[in-house]
Amino acid sequence: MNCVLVVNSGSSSFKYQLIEMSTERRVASGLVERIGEPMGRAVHQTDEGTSELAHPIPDHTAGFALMMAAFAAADSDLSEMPIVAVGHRVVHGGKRFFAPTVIDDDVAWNIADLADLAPLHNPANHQGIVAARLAFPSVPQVAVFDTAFHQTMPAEAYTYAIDRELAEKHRVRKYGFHGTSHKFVSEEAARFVGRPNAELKQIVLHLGNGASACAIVGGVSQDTSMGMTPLQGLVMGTRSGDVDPSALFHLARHAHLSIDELDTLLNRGSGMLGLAGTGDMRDVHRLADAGEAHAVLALDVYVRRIRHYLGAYLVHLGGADVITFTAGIGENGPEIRQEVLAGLEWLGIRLDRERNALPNTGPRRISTDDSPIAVLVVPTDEELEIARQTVETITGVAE
Ligand SMILES: Nc1ncnc2c1ncn2[C@@H]1O[C@H](COP(=O)(O)OP(=O)(O)O)[C@@H](O)[C@H]1O
Ligand SMILES: CC(=O)OP(=O)(O)O
Ligand SMILES: [Mg+2]
Repeated sequence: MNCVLVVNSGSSSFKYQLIEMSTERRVASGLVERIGEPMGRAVHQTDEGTSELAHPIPDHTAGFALMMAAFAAADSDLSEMPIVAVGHRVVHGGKRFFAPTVIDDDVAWNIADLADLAPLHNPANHQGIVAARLAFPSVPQVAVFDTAFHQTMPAEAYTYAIDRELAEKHRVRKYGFHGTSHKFVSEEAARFVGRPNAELKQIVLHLGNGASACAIVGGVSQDTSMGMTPLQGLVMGTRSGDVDPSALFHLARHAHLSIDELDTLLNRGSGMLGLAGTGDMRDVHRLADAGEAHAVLALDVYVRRIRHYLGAYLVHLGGADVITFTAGIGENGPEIRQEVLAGLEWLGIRLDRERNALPNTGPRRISTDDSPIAVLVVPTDEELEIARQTVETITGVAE
């Protein structure tokens, strides 16, 4: 039995999976959430059952310790498990990292140094790395970057129209994120429609807490809606997505907000939270169903932005073979999917409402059989993709 432990430190959560690689079986998985809030929650799942704990969790180091404690309490001490590697999700790889990388002190330091470019994510990723290196000092650790899949974008997609030299000096360009998910989901989608990925034009809509759209040709990312940081593009749980940058100058001048306050406003206090008062899409739907006008508008803004990128990518790609919804909202939100695709029959998109309403049990088609563009729902599995890339990386290094 060869296991990989995958650590996915999110902005306010910490997810992990222990995966047996010959069968890709999930031996254990867990979620530590509401990190930094007065009361957090840790859930640990194995075939034998589920344990749950309510506990204050100040940071991701504490989250990691709760994971270790959960394994120990389930009588499966991690230090005695055949763990061949630990795979870490790292959101920003900057200019330096464009492929999965074995972590040494220098790599760890560089990941921490990219905090400015992914303030909600890289500091958390770094804490997870430090904790895992301390807990498993003799096990190789691999960083798998959200940005890696988008390295193939053409220059006209990743270049911002600002002063060239300044942009170059300060690494200002589009990097793109959720790459591990876009890669996994587009490969699954190709398998599902039974055609070689190499001949497909695909659009993936990853709609989770963070959200991004990606245009993919032949398995290769051509464009994506997130930018230099995971703030650009779609409306998200707490992030604004696209805003006229001049709005920030205006707020700085007239509301006297500092750079840090503006950063917090757009990353943590905007999106659905800013518009509807909650960043959780289930609560937004509840408020809208109860007739709360702010929530209704928030949903309209959310859907309109997705349609904006969908339209753009259909033009960039000259049509599409497959459009796939994924992540928490993409997988579980039939209303959002229906509104995103409403009235697009003229483009060759025919939604089957009954299929769309079915629960999320695995990859499935939600368009009619005669729809020229196949529309799918494919559950993402960033952890499995990270585990696969981790094994490929350490195998490559060992050779
Ligand atoms: N049944 C559902 N209907 C609509 N949204 C849902 C449903 N279940 C989960 N979500 C939403 O999915 C989002 C979280 O997505 P997820 O991919 O788990 O996020 P992340 O991994 O980025 O933290 C939340 O906004 C949550 O409300
Ligand atoms: C990059 C990003 O936004 O990640 P998440 O959706 O996990 O917040
Ligand atoms: Mg996510």
